[in-house]
Amino acid sequence: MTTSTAIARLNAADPDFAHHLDHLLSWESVSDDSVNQRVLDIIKAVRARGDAALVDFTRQFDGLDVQSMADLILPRERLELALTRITVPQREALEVAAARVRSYHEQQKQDSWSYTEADGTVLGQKVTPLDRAGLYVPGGKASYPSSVLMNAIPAKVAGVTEVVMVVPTPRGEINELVLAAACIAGVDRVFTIGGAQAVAALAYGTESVPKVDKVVGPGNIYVATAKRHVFGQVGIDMIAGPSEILVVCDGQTDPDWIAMDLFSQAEHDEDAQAILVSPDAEFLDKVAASIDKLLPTMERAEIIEKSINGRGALILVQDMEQAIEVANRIAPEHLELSVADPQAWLPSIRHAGAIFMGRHTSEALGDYCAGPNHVLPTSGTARFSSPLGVYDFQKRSSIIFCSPQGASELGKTASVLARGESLSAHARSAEYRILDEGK
Ligand SMILES: NC(=O)c1ccc[n+]([C@@H]2O[C@H](COP(=O)([O-])OP(=O)(O)OC[C@H]3O[C@@H](n4cnc5c(N)ncnc54)[C@H](O)[C@@H]3O)[C@@H](O)[C@H]2O)c1
Ligand SMILES: N[C@H](CO)Cc1c[nH]c[nH+]1
Ligand SMILES: [Zn+2]
Repeated sequence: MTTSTAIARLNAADPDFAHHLDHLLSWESVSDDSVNQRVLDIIKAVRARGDAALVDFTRQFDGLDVQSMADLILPRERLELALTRITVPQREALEVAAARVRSYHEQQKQDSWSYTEADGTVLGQKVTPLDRAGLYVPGGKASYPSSVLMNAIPAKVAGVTEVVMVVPTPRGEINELVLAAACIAGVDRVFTIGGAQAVAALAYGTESVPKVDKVVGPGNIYVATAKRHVFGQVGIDMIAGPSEILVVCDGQTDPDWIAMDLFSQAEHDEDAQAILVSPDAEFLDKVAASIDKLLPTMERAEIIEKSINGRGALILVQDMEQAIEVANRIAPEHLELSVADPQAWLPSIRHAGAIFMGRHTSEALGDYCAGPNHVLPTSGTARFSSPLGVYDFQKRSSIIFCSPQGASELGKTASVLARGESLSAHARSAEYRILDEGK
């Protein structure tokens, strides 16, 4: 296969830079009406026809010759069988990764808390795990055992009662590592469905798929659009779409390393985005040469080429301060600070899903086994979203337990405010509890 790279070159000194950058970052298909309409139609069909719609869509989009929903359900024994079918090094790698992801996420666990005021009133928050969580594990263009661990382990650490996983198996190709990962992570139920129909099934429930309280996990445009639409019916974690990497480099890292770091995310999807920002123009040329040299050696060269040519860029900036400014504007899913002293720049980073510090910390380590979650906000949503975590599977209830004295004092304040809102039932309800101080 012949490949050729024509990665975009941007210069922050260009008066039109902001406009060019906006254009680069816009993800055309997000606002594609036809995708949106198709997703709405799929959701409607799943709500109306349940399992029958899931079977039809799975035949249509995943090319599976299935007759009934029974063909799309994997019992726990099938997950256990997968564990025996993978190699020993594969099992060990999954177990090492799972242990590291678990230890990291244990740190995120939040406990209920309370404090007691002088008059005996107790205030606090009760933390409760979700009853049932739905995990979307992508499976269209690649299989993601690592995403099984990243989705399921925080749910289990949080104490979710039932963890339901959906994963498409295009053309019926089942990935044993995905099922083995589900077994290791303790997933309770698995359905081999994907796309918008799987998200709809989790959100609304069908005869076979139980309705969940929250749908989490990354996926392609159909999955991301479906999650937007079902939000409100169920909770969602975030919109985690096509992968992104932004490398900020001072020009001193091996250009082959940087080219491969860019490829590592480009190889996920033609829509993935890989960008390098550097104040060193010669270094950008060297990385462009490395891209040309290394691309033909890649197994997924075709996807990488489309991603790099369509959505990638090499951006020249004046200095490191401007590089950080650009990084904050992009708010990338993954930010590599491939510089001599990453600690010095960390305080200036305001928006990024995950920050990889120094020349040796390749983003790929975070994807698999460093410990932090690899399900991260994409498309600039790191401005307001965080990595998937234990907190996504826990919710909080406020606790108010007034002593008679506390209710009496609070009642006086509440009464004034309630009458100011002309809500006399509120006022009188509070006033009933005001103690008669003469008694
Ligand atoms: N942010 C993260 O943490 C993270 C992790 C892993 C993967 N990813 C991203 O997730 C995405 C995975 O995408 P994928 O496609 O490989 O798998 P996917 O599971 O997200 O999507 C596959 C499904 O899309 C549906 N589909 C495909 N074409 C369709 C069409 N024309 N009409 C309707 N539905 C259609 C099918 O139902 C199919 O089952 C990639 O963009 C990858 O970069 C992100
Ligand atoms: N980079 C992806 C998140 O954007 C996660 C992943 C899984 N496997 C490899 N990579
Ligand atoms: Zn990756």
